[in-house]
Amino acid sequence: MSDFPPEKPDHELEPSSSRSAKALGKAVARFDLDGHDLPPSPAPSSPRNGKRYALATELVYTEGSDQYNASSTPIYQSATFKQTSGGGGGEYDYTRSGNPTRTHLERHLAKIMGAERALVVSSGMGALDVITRLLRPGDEVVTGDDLYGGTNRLLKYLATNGDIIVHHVDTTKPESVQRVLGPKTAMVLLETPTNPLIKIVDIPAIASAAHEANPKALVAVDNTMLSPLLQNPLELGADIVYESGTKYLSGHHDLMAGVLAVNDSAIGEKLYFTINASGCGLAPFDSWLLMRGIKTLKVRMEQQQSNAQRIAEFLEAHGFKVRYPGLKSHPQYDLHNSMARGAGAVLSFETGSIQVSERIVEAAKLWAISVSFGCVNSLISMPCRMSHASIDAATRKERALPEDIIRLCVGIEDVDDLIDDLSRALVLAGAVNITPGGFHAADLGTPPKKDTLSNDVF
Ligand SMILES: N[C@@H](CCSC[C@H](N)C(=O)O)C(=O)O
Repeated sequence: MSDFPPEKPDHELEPSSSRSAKALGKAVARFDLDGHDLPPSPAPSSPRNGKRYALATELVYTEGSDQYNASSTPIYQSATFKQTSGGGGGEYDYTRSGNPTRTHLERHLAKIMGAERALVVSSGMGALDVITRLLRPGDEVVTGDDLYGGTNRLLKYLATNGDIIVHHVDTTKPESVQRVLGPKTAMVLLETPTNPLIKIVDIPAIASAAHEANPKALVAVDNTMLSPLLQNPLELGADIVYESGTKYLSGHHDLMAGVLAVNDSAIGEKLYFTINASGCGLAPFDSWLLMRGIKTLKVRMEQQQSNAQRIAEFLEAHGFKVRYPGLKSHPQYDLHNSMARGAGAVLSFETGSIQVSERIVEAAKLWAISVSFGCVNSLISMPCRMSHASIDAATRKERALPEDIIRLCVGIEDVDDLIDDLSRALVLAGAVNITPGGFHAADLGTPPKKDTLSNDVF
């Protein structure tokens, strides 16, 4: 994995806001236990001397801490910060506006995302909400016909209540996107891979078409499925990248968080304005937890990805229709690899029967029936019943979202245990025919028909 964002001097990674990280990593006033002044501690000198390390190193390497040089930047669990003058003006005044633990996390994220500025909020949907507040009545948004249910729900709300025109098109086809782009296009919202059909979207092609149609259009990419370890949408032409920090970045399903990153400081200021004005900035404890999770992103993701590859190959070898960009049979394998450094650990497959899919999900033991992904433990779900249930049945049908689709979010367990458990569930559910040589996906009488496929990509 080569792959780190282009080199940037440290000072360029610093957030541009006045609520920036200046308080961290610079000389800090100190007091002894009786409150007497001590000489200020020196600013930690940077041992990197302009060197950019590999991402595995940058994930764990941090500069700038508190006055004690704590290895883990502390949780500043304080709502307010005392000021030294009646006029205020201190680096921090109120945690809604800024908090040192949050700033430390944001600087770290900006560094690993190759962004000028990163911001953190209370959930992935909170991040998308902040982005969509850049829209004005009458603006047009272009997005996919396969996308996370929560994203669809927020866009539907804005279309119904905010006078925003939303075009859902097949974003795997740049020509379909091209047809709806125009001078009123204010935003293009993309997922790649899409959730849950794992279709790949050509970020550079769509970003350049969007910017050509309207140079002010903003291209925002949800990078949750791959994380900065595997894909950098800002390098591929996106203006904004957002992620659910609840997933791979944190990795343990013990917090909710949303991350935004940009290279244009004016956009960063607008996003920060909304975060401060609406009060959705990430709390200090959650900022600390997310920071801790990020340090193990590479080891977790690599194990999850290699397990996912084995499981995808296992299912495909037994006759299931598997959607995973690590499989050569994925029709957009090359496109995916032109943008990403790995296939991630989310895959989906179909059985041909809703009832059989339900039985598989319920028979699995190691695989928890749960929404979300990116956690160290493996999850199984039927998106139409869970993560995408907020998309009404008629719309799901119109968009050819197979009701029997099962989504697997692969964890770090022993892969043979995961395969054994899945095999047992497939057999118990009657999803396979047992033969002397093993088993093969049963013909359940409803093979995917051409007109029920999401598009001709699959
Ligand atoms: N009840 C929730 C479901 C959240 S799904 C979380 C996620 N991003 C995923 O794809 O699993 C809701 O309706 O929002």
